[in-house]
Amino acid sequence: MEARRVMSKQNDMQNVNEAVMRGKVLRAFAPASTGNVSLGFDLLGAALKPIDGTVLGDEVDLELASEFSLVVKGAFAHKLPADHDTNIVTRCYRHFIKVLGDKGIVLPAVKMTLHKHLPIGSGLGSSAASVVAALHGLNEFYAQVLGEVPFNQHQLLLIMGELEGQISGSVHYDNVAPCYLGGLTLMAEQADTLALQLPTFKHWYWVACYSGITVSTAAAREILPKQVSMPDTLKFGRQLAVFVDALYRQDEKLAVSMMTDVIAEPYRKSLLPYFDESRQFAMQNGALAFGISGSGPTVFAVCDNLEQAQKISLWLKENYIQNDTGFSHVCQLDEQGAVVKNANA
Ligand SMILES: Nc1ncnc2c1ncn2[C@@H]1O[C@H](COP(=O)(O)OP(=O)(O)O)[C@@H](O)[C@H]1O
Ligand SMILES: N[C@@H](CCOP(=O)(O)O)C(=O)O
Repeated sequence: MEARRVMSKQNDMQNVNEAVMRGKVLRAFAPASTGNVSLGFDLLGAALKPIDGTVLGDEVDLELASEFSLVVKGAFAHKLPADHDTNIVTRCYRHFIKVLGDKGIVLPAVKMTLHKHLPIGSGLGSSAASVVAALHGLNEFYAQVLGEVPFNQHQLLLIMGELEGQISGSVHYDNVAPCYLGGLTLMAEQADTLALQLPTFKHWYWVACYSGITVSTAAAREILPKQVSMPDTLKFGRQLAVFVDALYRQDEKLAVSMMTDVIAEPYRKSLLPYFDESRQFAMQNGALAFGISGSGPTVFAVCDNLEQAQKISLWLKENYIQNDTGFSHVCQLDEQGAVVKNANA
């Protein structure tokens, strides 16, 4: 009897909040991210933000509706399957509602609008950005209906990894974690700690150039050997450990000397026309490091000088880009990660 009274009080509260929420549109933004950062395959990732203010990430709008629907807009909307049931945003919604439904929490439906700004299969964490924007948006939207967030940060990140894994072929957090939390993140993958935020070099510029071709993450994972040699294993472990130590001590020279890829780049670079020439130009023109962003085709160059970063970005625009969907941006790390705002304002 008492429990029923509490439940009905909750329902009354939910009805009041739903009424308040009607007509309100919440917009969630999730930034582009670069996975691996050369030396941390599947374990290290960073969120990126162009310094010129270009929106490099996906946005999801949410508003109350009588039934669920998804609208897809934006520069890369036409590259996604026409059937919205297969869109990862729909899968996020259904999963989110089901987990809460299993706990007896029944929520009103939403209309979601995905603004697909990130190219698919680009190495910029495109599916991760949709997953993070959708799930962070749902969590914050329903917080306004329920009076508290349905999932805490750790629980939500677990769900994000699971959903991203459905698309890329295996669960890896190096896109969803930085995209959600911001900055440079290292995966711990422990029951109570999934990801750790690392110190960074604030004066670094990250040039990110997308060539315009598509590389499927699942396919780029398939071509990797299933075994790693003992020397490469030792080098991988040494590089990652020393890099993290160098970040904490702000030893830039040592950190940079660890930024090479023994796991993926030797195999994946064959998928990327003009990769070697691009690396050569970048390194001869002041880049501290150069590598494949995620599974490619985007490449990144790290510079400690804006002029050099701009020069490398321009050269990549003219020489690495293959078609008119390509782009190149000088970025810094996006320290904020996913954010929501009132889209009515
Ligand atoms: N909202 C979405 N954003 C990106 N990809 C999506 C989305 N919904 C479904 N997909 C599908 O997921 C796959 C993403 O491919 P993947 O190579 O993992 O891209 P990325 O590395 O850019 O995340 C594609 O087959 C794409 O059609
Ligand atoms: N660690 C993953 C990262 C994939 O990133 P994406 O942006 O290409 O999806 C990998 O290297 O496979």
